[in-house]
Amino acid sequence: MAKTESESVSEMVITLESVRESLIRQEDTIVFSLIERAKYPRNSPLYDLSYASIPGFSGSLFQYIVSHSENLQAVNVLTKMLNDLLCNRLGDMKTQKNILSFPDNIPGSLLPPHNYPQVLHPPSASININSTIWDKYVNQLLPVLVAEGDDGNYASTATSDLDCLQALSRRIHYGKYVAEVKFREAPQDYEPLIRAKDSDALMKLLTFEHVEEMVKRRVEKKAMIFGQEVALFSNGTEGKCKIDPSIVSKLYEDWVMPLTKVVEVEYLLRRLD
Ligand SMILES: C=C(O[C@@H]1C=C(C(=O)O)C=C[C@H]1O)C(=O)O
Repeated sequence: MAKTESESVSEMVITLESVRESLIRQEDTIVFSLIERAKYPRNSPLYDLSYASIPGFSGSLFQYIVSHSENLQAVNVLTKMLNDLLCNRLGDMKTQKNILSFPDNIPGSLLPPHNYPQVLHPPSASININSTIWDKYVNQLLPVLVAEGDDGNYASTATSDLDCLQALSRRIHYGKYVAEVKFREAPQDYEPLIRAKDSDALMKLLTFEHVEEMVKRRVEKKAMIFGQEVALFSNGTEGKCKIDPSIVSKLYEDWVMPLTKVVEVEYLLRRLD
């Protein structure tokens, strides 16, 4: 017999383990996107507010390209959703997860709202720290990740930057799911701290240092393995790494994990609203 909507919703179980598995899988995307970005030099004019003067737009060339690419992707996402609807395949969380990560400039959906399984607490929808991610990416990560220089390849560089930013943003905002499962596993521990609005205590409660240590070591190893030059015949480059693996581990230590936890705390503070 076919399941009713509410039956399938109540069967949707997310666990800390499944959420952590997703974070591990997302590491691959992040590491690969960083390796791709490192093919190009810094190309600073791209981020320079005074470099491009685009009629009707105030911002850098990168901001301009990003806002336009995301609008284009939004159209692609809508087309995909429409196809899914026509094939009656909507209803799992996949489509929701594929929605863009930098939604500030995206036009509203053209489709009527679909009855998705509700995993997150609705007030969390407003949590968005993309401007912080953007700033740290351009001003802190790029200077250490890529070589100084300008090869004029601005469009490819911007596309690559956008891939990195979307992957990082998705991972960091995934903190909402992490927080939700942690809350569901121990509401008795979280509720008093949420009511007291005690951000520091919440941060302490949701932090697992041994997990963070493993994350750092794993992403460093992935950067080393994924970034290795592979040659069929010995030519002196095999084994050479396209990016410094320690930069990836530092990136995670200094801001990917701290920002994920900021999202977790922000989410929990709204969890009883
Ligand atoms: C994501 C989690 O919450 C925290 C954040 C982590 C991260 O960003 O990777 C790792 C461990 C925790 O301190 C988790 O517990 O898995």
